[in-house]
Amino acid sequence: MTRLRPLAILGGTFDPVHHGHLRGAWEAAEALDADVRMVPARTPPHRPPPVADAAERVALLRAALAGQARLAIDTRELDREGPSFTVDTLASLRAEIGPDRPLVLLVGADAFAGLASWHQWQRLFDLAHVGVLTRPGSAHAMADELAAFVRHRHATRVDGPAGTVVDIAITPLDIAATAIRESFAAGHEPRFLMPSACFADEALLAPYRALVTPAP
Ligand SMILES: Nc1ncnc2c1ncn2[C@@H]1O[C@H](COP(=O)(O)OP(=O)(O)OP(=O)(O)O)[C@@H](O)[C@H]1O
Ligand SMILES: O=C(O)c1ccc[n+]([C@@H]2O[C@H](COP(=O)([O-])O)[C@@H](O)[C@H]2O)c1
Repeated sequence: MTRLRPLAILGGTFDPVHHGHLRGAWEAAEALDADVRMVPARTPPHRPPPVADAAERVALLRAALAGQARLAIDTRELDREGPSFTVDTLASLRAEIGPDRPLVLLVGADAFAGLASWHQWQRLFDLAHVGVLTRPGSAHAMADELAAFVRHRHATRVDGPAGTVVDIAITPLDIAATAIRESFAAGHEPRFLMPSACFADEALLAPYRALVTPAP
């Protein structure tokens, strides 16, 4: 039987995109032998509004992804009103790719730990596998409900269309968008935490440059 190539997505606020996102997505593509799409959230459900608006975050993402073909960008969440619930994104992707192709939701270990607070979270597993990217930092404790739910779902590789949890060990990069925004706010230059292409056009960085508070 022909192997169906998995489709994996990494959703995020990407405020701004950084090498932790990009390297994670890249290594997942290699580990799963998958096509990977980065899916920027228009209105991320569980956090305050981003510093940059969706168009600005997408422009940075496009600059970051230029010159390579393995990681694509999928803007379907930008067309939806209301909170960007992942279950809606997976349902729309599933409708597009059909019932058989493996679909993988990539999440960092921190995001995975909070999965039981997501909208219709159990349905995520009907629609996709979950690929958990290792992320440095504090231990990420799962709610009991989530731990019980995934106990018998662990797998070492993606098999079938949906339903398992696969750990994907990636190069640990202790990079977070919060720290990058703080760096801009302090008037510093967070170069080499983000792709150089993001620094090639000052207009792309305008929302973050504006974070600097003028001296009194
Ligand atoms: N350095 C990293 N290593 C592994 N996964 C990461 C890393 N940074 C982000 N991720 C994962 O990428 C997804 C999108 O993350 P997000 O856009 O919120 O970035 P972030 O750096 O966590 O942002 P913020 O600091 O603003 O919360 C999440 O699943 C998150 O866990
Ligand atoms: O669907 C949900 O309820 C849900 C709750 C929290 C986060 N998410 C998604 O998880 C991804 C990472 O979120 P964030 O806030 O860490 O950037 C992003 O694609 C969000 O839309 C989704």
